Amino acid sequence: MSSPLFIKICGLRTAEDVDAAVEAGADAIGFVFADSPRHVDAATAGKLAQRVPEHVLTVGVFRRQPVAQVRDLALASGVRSVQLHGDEGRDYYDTLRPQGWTLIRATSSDGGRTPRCGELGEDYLLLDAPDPGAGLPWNWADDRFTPPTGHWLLAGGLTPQNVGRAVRTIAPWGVDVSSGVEARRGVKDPALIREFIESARSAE
Ligand SMILES: O=C(O)c1ccccc1NCC(=O)[C@H](O)[C@H](O)COP(=O)(O)O
Repeated sequence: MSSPLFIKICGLRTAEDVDAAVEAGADAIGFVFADSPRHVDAATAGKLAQRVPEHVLTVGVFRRQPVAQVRDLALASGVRSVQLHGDEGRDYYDTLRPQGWTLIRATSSDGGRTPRCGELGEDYLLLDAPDPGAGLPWNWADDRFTPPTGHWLLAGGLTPQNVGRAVRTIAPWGVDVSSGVEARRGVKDPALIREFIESARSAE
């Protein structure tokens, strides 16, 4: 039997949104520490993370930030996972690994060569559009795209309307969404969070 779909809701900034994601059955929630309209500081993320039960993974999201800054922000906020959107190399992952965080490597896919999960020492691979958090899909439905095996998440332009098709078509291990559950850029809509999770689960 295959494992249940892993669902991550990213870019949360308020207690209401965190509670909506947790109550609707999210497996992970993301706090963006990168330059973004969804940016939160470590103190805010730390307070929000305290609302999250143990079984839900709290993820700090970074892009092209020095490894010392990643370590400091992750430690200060208490997240249990680090998601890296830059072109960090294996040494970067090796530096973070001893902290015990679940390491997520986010990279874009052009529908051609598929990156392999674990290639750089990451725990999970996230295949995203080239501009993360922009709500734009990529051509994951292209015949040339061979989904990776293992713990990999599909991201990029997912919505409550298209996530079911994505899950049925390429059977990712997990899905990740940000823009598709927002009322406007950077502002989440709890009703859309619930709708996304319901649609994804009903496609499993
Ligand atoms: O959300 C951002 O603004 C962001 C900025 C810089 C690096 C990563 C960012 N988000 C990462 C995510 O995990 C998003 O959920 C993922 O890229 C999917 O985004 P979307 O297409 O908006 O659903």
